[in-house]
Amino acid sequence: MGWKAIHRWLGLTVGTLAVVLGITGAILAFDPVQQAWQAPAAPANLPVATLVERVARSVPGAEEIRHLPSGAIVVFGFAGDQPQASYVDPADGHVLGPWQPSALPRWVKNLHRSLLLGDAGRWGAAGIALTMGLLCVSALVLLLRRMGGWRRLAARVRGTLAQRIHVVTGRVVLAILCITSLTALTMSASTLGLVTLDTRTEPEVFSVVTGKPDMPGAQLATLQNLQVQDLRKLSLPGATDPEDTWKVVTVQGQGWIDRYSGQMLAWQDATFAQRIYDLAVVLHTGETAWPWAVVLGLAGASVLLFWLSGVVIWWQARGQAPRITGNTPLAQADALIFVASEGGSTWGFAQTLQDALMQGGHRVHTSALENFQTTAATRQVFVLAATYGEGQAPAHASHALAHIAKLKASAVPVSVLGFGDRQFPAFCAYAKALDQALRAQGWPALLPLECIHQQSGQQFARWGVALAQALGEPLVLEHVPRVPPTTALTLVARQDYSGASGPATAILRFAWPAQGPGAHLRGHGLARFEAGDLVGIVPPGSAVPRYYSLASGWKDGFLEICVRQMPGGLCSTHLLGLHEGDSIAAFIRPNPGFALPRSRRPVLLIGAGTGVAPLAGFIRRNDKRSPMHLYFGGRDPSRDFYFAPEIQRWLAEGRLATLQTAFSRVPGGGGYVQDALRRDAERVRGLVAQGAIVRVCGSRAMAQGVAETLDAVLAPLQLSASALKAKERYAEDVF
Ligand SMILES: Cc1cc2nc3c(=O)[nH]c(=O)nc-3n(C[C@H](O)[C@H](O)[C@H](O)COP(=O)(O)O)c2cc1C
Repeated sequence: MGWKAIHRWLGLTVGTLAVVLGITGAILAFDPVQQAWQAPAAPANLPVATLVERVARSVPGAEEIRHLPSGAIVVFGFAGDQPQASYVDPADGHVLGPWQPSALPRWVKNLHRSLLLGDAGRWGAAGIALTMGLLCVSALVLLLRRMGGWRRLAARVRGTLAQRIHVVTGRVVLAILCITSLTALTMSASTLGLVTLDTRTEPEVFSVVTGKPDMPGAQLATLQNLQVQDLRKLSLPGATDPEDTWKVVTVQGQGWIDRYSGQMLAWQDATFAQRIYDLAVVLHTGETAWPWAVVLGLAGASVLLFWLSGVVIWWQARGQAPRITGNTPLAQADALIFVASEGGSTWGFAQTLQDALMQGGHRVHTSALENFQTTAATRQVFVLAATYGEGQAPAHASHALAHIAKLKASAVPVSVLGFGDRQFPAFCAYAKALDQALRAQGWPALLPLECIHQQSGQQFARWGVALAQALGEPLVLEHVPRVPPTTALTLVARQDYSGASGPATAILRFAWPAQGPGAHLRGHGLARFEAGDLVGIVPPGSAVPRYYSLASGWKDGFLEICVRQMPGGLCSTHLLGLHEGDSIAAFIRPNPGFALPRSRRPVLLIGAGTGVAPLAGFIRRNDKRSPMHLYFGGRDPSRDFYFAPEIQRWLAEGRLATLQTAFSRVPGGGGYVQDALRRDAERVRGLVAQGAIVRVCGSRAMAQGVAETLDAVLAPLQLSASALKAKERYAEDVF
């Protein structure tokens, strides 16, 4: 079982009970805070002898002085025959008021320590603490794997909202939760009798009655040399027993003092186990320092957040879990498909490939990549691999590469198909590493490595055509991704831009759908989105969604896209044919790699044609007036200067700092957007030198041209588009 499975199943099962311990722990953390407010702490270097003298003056019947972990002093004694416990001000000994043990109900403590189940519950709580420890260790392994190592631990977190919450909270509180579970285990070991803190019996000592009067506490050398910060408890000799002694308990141990001579009669050092236990208590409860108790309380409460986000992540992954149908047993299969997937979508592609091969008469076996092997019956092997982290393998396949590198190659061809996203600097790096390793081992390939961007069905179909040719068989790969639930969106406004003949492009604005309260939390309705995220639209007559970059965020109160008529395009024809009041079926797909980080750094926005849409969305939401500079490329300002009136307004409002345009089809229009960048080379260099973040949106050819231009412009700074990408300062949204 891998770390991910351990983490998932422990989290989903025992994690539920860990939530109870986390929340009760958070409640118990109030105690030290409340105690700190109740009474002042004693000055650290006050001699205990002085404290005894002050207490003796103000509390005549005092029997015991306790130095609480919070630092406060409490004196126990009798007034007449009434037991009393009072806070005492160590500065002058005056009584501050009665001592209250804890305002929290006892059952909260019992629930935390034993789940209200007595001794059996204590074992249960210890088991939960152990599970929490395992969850922390597995979380650390997964976190490092996901982020791509220690050095990238602080890097921006990508993924769904639940994934981001889980990872970001984990980065903040993981160490504290580790400490909490370790200290809980230490304390449990003592409570359950697995470790005995002190096996020694107390010595039988007594004061030697000589007829002399009691020596006052203020004159006892031991108490003069002992500071309050080290004191735990001081028991005064009883008035009715002449042989009674002083008993002092300190951080270092405990001692007994003759009441008449002031001599130390016996001393026992605290055992090593006792010291470890004391440290564990302090770290687990925060009782000596209320700010630490606050930190512990917040960490305890975060367990609920972990559990909730973890359940959502599991639920989302469950929906995409591999469910391969029609698998032939490995030994009989002539075609093998091995899959490496984190989110599950690659398994869907594997199923499509399996179905198509089966239709062609093949016996196919599909399995996870870590099971890579061939048999006597194998004729073809296909590896479908997604990339995660900084070019790493999906978690379940983390050892697959090493495993493959050790296998002896056979003559069976192995073809690799990578799945990735060009937003990431290490595009399909894992598939590339697999391909390299296979070739180095001497495995032949039926097809060269192909990398699929953003799960593109079209690209997969093209690979299918090449595969059919190579196999010499008719084979069609028509992949229909599982479409998430859609929401109906109603068109409220459209702005048309004429092409050479008829409307060719339009900015379409849809109303934010009416959704009941809590719909977002329940995962119903339209997910919240930011400009630059994608809206998936399923046109009538098709099950395959098309994706458009969003020109607005949910906070704008509407959903806006810019659509260009594609020749024969089913979805663009559908969208451009809409009238106000018509509806579409849509869902949101986050595009976190393209989102702008919260920062005051300059932003260089480069867009061509409808690619300006997400950039317009960024500018619209620039309430903080970060310096944003837009380079816009079009053909003809009278036809395709999308968002022109808004852009002018944003310039006037200061949301957009500067605008440079380039129109390629009009004389003196400035050429392409790359030409505008080249003309402004010095300024662009200056902005990048100031730390500018770059976002590019448009066609693949345009993005390629921009990257090449920027490589030349930035060369004097020893920078390039790919270097900026690696630093997460440069992202593209290409179509
Ligand atoms: C957190 C995260 C990290 C990713 N890292 C990379 C990466 O480094 N390189 C890459 O090409 N794609 C990366 N991707 C994109 C995925 O590889 C791509 O979406 C793939 O199709 C997902 O397949 P799966 O659903 O089977 O896991 C990443 C995606 C996520 C959510």
